[in-house]
Amino acid sequence: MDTLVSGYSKSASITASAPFLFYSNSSSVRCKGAKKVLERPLADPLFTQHLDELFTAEKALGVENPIVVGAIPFDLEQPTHLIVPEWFTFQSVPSFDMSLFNDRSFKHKVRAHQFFPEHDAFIHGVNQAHTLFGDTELKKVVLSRLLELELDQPVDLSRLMGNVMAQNPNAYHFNLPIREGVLIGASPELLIRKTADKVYSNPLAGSAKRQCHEEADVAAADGLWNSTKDQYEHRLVVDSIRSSIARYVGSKVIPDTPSLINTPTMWHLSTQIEGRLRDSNTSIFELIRSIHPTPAMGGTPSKLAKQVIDDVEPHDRCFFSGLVGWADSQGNGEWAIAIRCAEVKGAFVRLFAGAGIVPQSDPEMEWIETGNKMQTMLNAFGIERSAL
Ligand SMILES: C=C(O[C@H]1C=CC=C(C(=O)O)[C@@H]1O)C(=O)O
Repeated sequence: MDTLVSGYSKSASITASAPFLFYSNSSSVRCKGAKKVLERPLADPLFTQHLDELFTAEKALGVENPIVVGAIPFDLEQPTHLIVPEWFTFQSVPSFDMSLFNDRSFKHKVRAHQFFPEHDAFIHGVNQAHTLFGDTELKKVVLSRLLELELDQPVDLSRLMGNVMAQNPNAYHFNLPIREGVLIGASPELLIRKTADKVYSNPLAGSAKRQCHEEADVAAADGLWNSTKDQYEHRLVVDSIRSSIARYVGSKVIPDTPSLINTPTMWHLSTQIEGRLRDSNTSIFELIRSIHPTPAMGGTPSKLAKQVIDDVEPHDRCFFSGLVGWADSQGNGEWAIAIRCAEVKGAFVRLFAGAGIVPQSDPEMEWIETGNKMQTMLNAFGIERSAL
């Protein structure tokens, strides 16, 4: 069924009162309503002034430590969507058992679907990157694709979020009302968390699909660990973060070799980075400005990779591969990378997945890898892969 999903931008407004939710292993934020929305690029020199004005106004109303929640786009020149909530609660860890929300009866049929780009254009993009590896300084670029779906019925967002959480208990879960839809996901990747003078980052790069049978699954993990291509892809990300945080961080711990982590659908190479800020007043937004996008979402060197993405990808990523999270008026916060997520508007859905392309990448394998990454959200919707 290769029909154009035509009604995407026209779907009904269903989420005006949807909550903002962000659950991780270290913070749990629930918000309702939006007193104000800050829609300014992080790259705008006036961003900090506008944010400070919002916090000052909230403090004048008696909120001791106000917060903003929301999303920062992949491209820091594009506007953020940061909400000053009407109401919020904050806990260190979610106080409920996520597994209780698993809902196997939650299923959707696909009426129409379309990939952007389609298979051949994606392969062509990877081949273009290969040419640039030879002709320019480009070492790595993350190329992505979108899947647009029209489902048989409007999506029940609470049931979807329940499945997202229950099926991916160790992820960064988010539900963000955005324009007339929501951005919902279970990201495995932390860009940055800051608490007083401590900062953490957990970049992922290098992937293999999980297998049903244990022996095959262990072999997939071993294969990833021993892959020079994936180790290289990963090292570029860690090197970039190391140099971006150098001016802010005094002591730090960055393991020499990555570890393996898994989600229910994927294995990844992962590095846990910890550091202590020289100045604990450094705002998390300043750190984001210097780190994001890492080569796990952009590439190396960063500016050239961004140019290649703009030239090759037919779609605007907007918040996909950007960030979702929260920040308080003391400069603390936690921001996960907006991957393994979907934009939902009624019965219309957009999924996103990217893959790091390096000289050793095989174009067909990268197409398959991006499809495997979409499986996290397809499972949450109860959509059979055979439907596509
Ligand atoms: C861009 C995505 O994954 C990133 C995170 C982990 C592994 C990646 C990789 O192996 O290419 C990607 O850098 C995505 O899931 O859409």
